Amino acid sequence: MTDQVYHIPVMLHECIDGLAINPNGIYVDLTFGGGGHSKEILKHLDKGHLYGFDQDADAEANIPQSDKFTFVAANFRDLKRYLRLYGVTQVDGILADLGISSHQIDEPGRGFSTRFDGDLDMRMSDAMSLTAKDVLNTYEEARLHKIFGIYGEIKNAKTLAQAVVAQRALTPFSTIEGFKSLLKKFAPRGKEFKYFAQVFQALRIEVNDEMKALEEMLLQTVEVLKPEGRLVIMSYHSLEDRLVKNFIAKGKFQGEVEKDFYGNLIRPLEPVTRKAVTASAEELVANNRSRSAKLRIAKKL
Ligand SMILES: C[S@@+](CC[C@H](N)C(=O)[O-])C[C@H]1O[C@@H](n2cnc3c(N)ncnc32)[C@H](O)[C@@H]1O
Repeated sequence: MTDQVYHIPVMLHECIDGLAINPNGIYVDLTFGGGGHSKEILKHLDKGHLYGFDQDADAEANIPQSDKFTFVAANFRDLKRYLRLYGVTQVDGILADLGISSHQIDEPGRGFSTRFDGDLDMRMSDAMSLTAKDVLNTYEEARLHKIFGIYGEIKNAKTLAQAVVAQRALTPFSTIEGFKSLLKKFAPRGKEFKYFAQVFQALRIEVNDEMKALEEMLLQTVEVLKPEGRLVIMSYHSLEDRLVKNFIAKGKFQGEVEKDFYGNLIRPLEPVTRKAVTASAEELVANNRSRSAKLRIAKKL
């Protein structure tokens, strides 16, 4: 492990305010990471309890010494199942700070960063088997096109997908440097770093099945939140934010909000803030990672 700071929590106070913590309530931090948000939640608890989920074993190094805290080494897509294991059926608030931690990016061996050479891995958990290398070496061209275009939002996704398929027929991909030498040919001049980051983001989302896990998790949050319970979700990608926004507005990901016989809206959540909250000017200066963060806060009806 590198000796850098594990992760600086983004919009810490905005998230805590959003949770409107009841000192005796039960809370869930679905993305424990460096524990920045969790440690702040714990300061607000009296008889309450906090469950912190993370699928990455590295996060366990940050577990606080507190009898008010339980670490859950699991994917948040299994939220309900794990809470049930601890005898919890209803909670007062849920926080999720999506994506990867600075620690994960800064660890060369994990394969998330374009700054280091190493294996094209990108798994957030050892329990997963699919790696970025597998995606590049085995996925059909059309699927790669979709992943680069939708998850990476890159403009020449089709050309890149074609090039990946042609290149791997000669030599299968194995290292970050090897893949980057192909990417260099397609990156807009002067914007190489941004292009690499977008392609890597796309692969990371696919490897960790992030969109599906987010959908499954959101659907379970409304089953476990008490009425008036808070849902606080921070995302760093427009696709994720759209999913969260739609879910808060309609209780589903597509289509219109359902209505009852009398035309009243049937939805499980109500937004607490009309628009997504973004980082303050001070935080943007202090922590570059906060620049793309969008925080959405909702209340269970
Ligand atoms: C942005 S970091 C959270 C940082 C944390 N809020 C802090 O203050 O240190 C995201 C963390 O969530 C974890 N994570 C991402 N997706 C997950 C999932 N589906 N299930 C469980 N943990 C997940 C990652 O392993 C990572 O440690």
